[in-house]
Parts: sequence; C-alpha cells; structure tokens
Amino acid sequence: MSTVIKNGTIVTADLTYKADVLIEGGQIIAIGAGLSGETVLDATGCYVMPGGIDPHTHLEMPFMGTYSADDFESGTRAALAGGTTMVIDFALPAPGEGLLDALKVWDNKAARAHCDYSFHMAVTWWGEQVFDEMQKVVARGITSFKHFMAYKGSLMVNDDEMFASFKRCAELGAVPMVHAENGDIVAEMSTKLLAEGNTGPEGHAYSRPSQVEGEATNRAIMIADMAGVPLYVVHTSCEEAHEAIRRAKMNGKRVWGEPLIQHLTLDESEYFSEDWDHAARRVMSPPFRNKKHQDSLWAGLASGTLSCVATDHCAFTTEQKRYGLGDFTKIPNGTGGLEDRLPMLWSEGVTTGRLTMNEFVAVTSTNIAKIMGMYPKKGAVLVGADADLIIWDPQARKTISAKSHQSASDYNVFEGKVVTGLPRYTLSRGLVAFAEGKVTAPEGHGEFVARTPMGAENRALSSWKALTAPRPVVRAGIPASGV
Ligand SMILES: NC(=O)NCCC(=O)O
Ligand SMILES: [Zn+2]
Ligand SMILES: [Zn+2]
Repeated sequence: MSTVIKNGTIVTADLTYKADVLIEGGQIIAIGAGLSGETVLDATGCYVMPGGIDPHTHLEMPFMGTYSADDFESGTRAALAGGTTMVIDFALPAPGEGLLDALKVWDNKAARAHCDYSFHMAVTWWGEQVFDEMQKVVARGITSFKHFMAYKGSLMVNDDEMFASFKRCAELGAVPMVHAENGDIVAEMSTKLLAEGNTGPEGHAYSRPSQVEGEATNRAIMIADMAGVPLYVVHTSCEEAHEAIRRAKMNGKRVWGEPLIQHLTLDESEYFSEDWDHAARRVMSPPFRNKKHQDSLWAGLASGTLSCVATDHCAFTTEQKRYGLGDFTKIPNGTGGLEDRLPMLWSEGVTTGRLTMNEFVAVTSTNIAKIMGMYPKKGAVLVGADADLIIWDPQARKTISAKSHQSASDYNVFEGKVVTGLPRYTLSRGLVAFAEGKVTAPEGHGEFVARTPMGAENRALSSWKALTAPRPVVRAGIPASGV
C-alpha cells in the first residue's frame, strides 16, 4: 500500500524545494516530480517537513509523591496532534534500583504509545551495578544518560558520581545529559525562603535564580571535558547557562543546549499572579525567566549555539499542584507542552522572523536525531528514512485551550495563545496518524527506536584526549620509575 504526498514544498534542515514524496512500507521510497501512489495526500499550500522529535518528556513519571498526569497513551496522542512523531522519555531508576529493572517498567508503560519513542536512562545513584549495567543499556540502543544536579535528597548525584558516570559514557560512546542547577544551594535557599514566610509559588522562582543554573552548567561542562565526553544540557533557560555553553563551544568542546518552548515564550511574571493555582501550575525547574534570558535563548537558536527545542513535558493536574499549598517545595515540578511545541515555535519563531523554516526543522527534529544517534532514520526527508512527516499548513490558526487539548491535565500553560501554523496531517512511519483534527494512529502503534552510540564526536574527543594525555618527559640518564 503506497501513499503519495503531492503539491507540497519540502522543508528540511538545509533545503526548501517543491517535490512529491512517495511512501511504502513505512519509509520514503522516492522524492521527485509527478509521483503517484494508491493514497494521495494533498499538500497544496503546505510544507512537508520531518516530524518533530521531542527529546525530553516525562510520561507517567513517579515524582514528588505522585505520577505525572500524562502517560504514554495521552502524551503521545498529544504529540501527534501537534506534529511530533517521536518522543524520548526518561527511564528513572529509584535510588538503589538497577537500570535494567527500571527499563522493564518503562518498556511496559511505553507499550501504549501512539507514536515512536526511545528512552534516556537516568543515573540517580552510583555503584558497580550501575557501571556494569550501563553497557547493557547501550547495547539495547539507549545511548544517553541523564544526571540530575538538583533535587537534593531524591534524584541528585554529586560531582564524584557524575565524573565516574561521564567517564563510563566516554568508554561506551554514550551522551551524558545534565539537569544543571546547583541542588545544594537551591535546598538552602528554599529553607530560608520558607522560614521568612515565602511559601507561595513565587518562592520556587526565588529559590532557583539563574546563577544556580549558570554555575551548574559550567561545572558539568568542565567535568565532561575532564572525562573526555560530549555533553547535552537539558532545559537551558538563562543567559548564564547559555554563556557557559557558548564559551565551551568556542573552545572546541562538544556541548549542546536545549531550551524549552515554555522558557522561550512564557516569563516569570506568571509566578506573581494573585491566583495561586495559576502560579503553581507554572512551577517547573528551572523556572520561567525574564525577557533578557528569553532573548538570549532565541539568539542561541538562530546562531546555533543552542541546538534543540524540547518540552520537558511533565504535566500535573491542579489537584496535584495543590500538594504544595503552604509550601512551594511540595508543588510537583513540571509543565506540559507536547501538543504545543511546534505551533508555538512556528508562531513565535518563524512568523516573527526569529527563525527560518529550515532552522525550525533543525531545532525541532534534525539536530535532535543527529545528536541522539538516529539520523537519517528519523529527522530527515530522504529516500530510506522513516516516513515520519508533517504536512504543515502555515495559514491554519487555533487558540490553544485545555478544553480541546489531548493532555490529561485540566489546564494548559499556553491557554489563550493564538497560534498560526498547524499540522494538516501527521504521518508516523507512513500511517496517517493525525488528520482533520483527530488522532488516528491506534494506541500501541508506537515502536521503540534503538539508537546508535556516538560516532564521530566521541571518536574525535577520545583521539584528542589520547593525543593530549599526560605523559612523562623522557630525560637522559633519569629512569622513568624514579629509582
Ligand atoms: N522540569 C521539571 O520541573 N520537571 C520535570 C523533571 C525535570 O526535568 O527536572
Ligand atoms: Zn530537569
Ligand atoms: Zn525533565
């Protein structure tokens, strides 16, 4: 059964051109003029782009005494409705739990996915078992390991643990990732703020100033450099963190920064709302920032010093957020965005001229597929690539609302935003997965995507490390052993 997309303009990370796309067996089999197939999808007036890849989601995540409200069913349904055809979720072992045991739990959860998925593995503690199992995790095609530098007392790892894990990543060709906030300082500031009567959601923002993120980002970059491994920094939200990434890149380090659509488009004023629910619903880490930081993130995307746009989709209901009434440290951290990432980025990025269409594709799909070891299977419009595609109508408009969204959450942090640019069709491995406002891919359609370990970047770094490794100076008449 073949499908042809006709009359559209293909937009990739580097090219824009008119051509038809022919799909069979879930893959693109031809690109060119005058193609025909059994099913015809009309893309008149539309752009044909690689489906979005969200590299950062937390679906059905156990966190802060509860579970995030969207599971793989509702979360991936939301993804497809917004033009995202793949998510990478975080498998999260409880401290002391084995990585492979955690993976079994995530395999079960993900069986309900409507779209393709992969996992990152979180390193929440350190020991021989973790060291050994990291290899088995990589052999399963999970080639990235996340480290929380915050959430002291639960998920946080210390520098020595991070250094050990980064070195292991270097050996395995895996990408270490960090949630970069100084967890010790956040904990101390939170205690002080609570003692001074700052108990509301705004206390969350006060407890996590941009300095805690800038410091941790720089520390993680230096630790990665000493371990001889690239680094992926999740939810980069501020100029200080961006500056550290920029500087590292200018010094030849391979570091990637990932702003979230929330940080790009929503600001800290949300926390000062007199409506407690409104403010608490927006509590996430790092918190929303001011315009100076937002401008820095946009500039980073345009200039290439920041590489990917994600959501960190970790939705909670209002009822869950109310666990933190009277104590902001108990408000579950996280916001949603899976359905809204692409329309919001298009509206506030492409239609405003901050990003080109090609940059849009790069930061929502292609760069992510490359960094995460699955290009060109994903993130490409090329013969042989999976037909994960969006037929994007740049004129289509809607007002974002919790009344019509797919998420299980009872609110939407983008409520009331008018977006221009929406998918007319979303295709997942050739299947029409979203059309005419409805998700049509069945539950369980999603498949696990095994990823390959880092090739070029890790090899380049290890060659450079070997070349510049400490070695004794050979001196005539002085034995190397010192005897
Ligand atoms: N970001 C956030 O507040 N919640 C999800 C967990 C994390 O990524 O830190
Ligand atoms: Zn995080
Ligand atoms: Zn996260």
